[in-house]
Amino acid sequence: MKNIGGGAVLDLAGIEKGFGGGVVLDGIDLTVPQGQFVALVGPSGAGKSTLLRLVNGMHLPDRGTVRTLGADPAGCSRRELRALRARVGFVFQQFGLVGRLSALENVLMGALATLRWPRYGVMTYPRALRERAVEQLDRVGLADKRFQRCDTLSGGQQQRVAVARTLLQRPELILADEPVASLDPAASVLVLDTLKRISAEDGISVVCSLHQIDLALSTADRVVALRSGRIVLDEPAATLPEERLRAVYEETSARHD
Ligand SMILES: Nc1ncnc2c1ncn2[C@@H]1O[C@H](COP(=O)(O)OP(=O)(O)OP(=O)(O)O)[C@@H](O)[C@H]1O
Repeated sequence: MKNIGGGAVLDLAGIEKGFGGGVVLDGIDLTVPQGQFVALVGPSGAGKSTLLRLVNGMHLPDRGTVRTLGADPAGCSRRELRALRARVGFVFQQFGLVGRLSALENVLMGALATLRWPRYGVMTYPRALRERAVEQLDRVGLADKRFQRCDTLSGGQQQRVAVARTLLQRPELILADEPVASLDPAASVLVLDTLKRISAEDGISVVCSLHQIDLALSTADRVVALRSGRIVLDEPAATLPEERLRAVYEETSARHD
């Protein structure tokens, strides 16, 4: 599968999605070019996670089309969908690591889909892969922690291990669903700075849902705000006044008062 999107890694057009009669996404048009870091913001329930899940085919739209790296998840066979997902990294709020395994082994698990049989223990992985896994840990600043069990690492370190695991996949697009929601401010900045640096170095687009307005403005190239399933703001972060972004949240809470 080649990227036939002409520079756009992601193209959503006229997307509508609901669950059990309730509308969650209501006419989403969004194009993301290669290498762009997009912060997806908006109040709880606005549809951010649903949008991210549509991108890699975890959900399918009721109406409209999704093109992810040139492929339409709705038209993919199971094999094609697996191949597409291998090109799209996903970073979750809860890290998704195996706590009793080392950082290195968790990173290596990012390559399991490409191996013919399951592996148990770092030394059962091919040497070249092990070296590449250490390189990814180095990129997130954790090479010295590679033999440490993940459940003994801090939350921020665990999330950076999860980023390294995603990088082992050599993703062309990274989706991050509230990756810093459970981290303290300093760890949040470090995780987002790491993602931003890697996005810039490798030309990987990142779409990252966030609740922290300051972090969205300081990290992203572009901020897209959702409210009630619609895009209500889509602007370069560099020129977006903080009050305009804050208003997206305030208008929602005012409507609920
Ligand atoms: N699988 C599902 N089945 C039914 N309803 C769902 C499902 N997934 C999401 N929803 C509903 O869709 C709406 C939007 O949820 P979503 O998780 O996309 O919002 P969000 O903007 O990511 O919120 P948050 O910031 O709290 O994570 C919510 O009302 C949620 O209950």
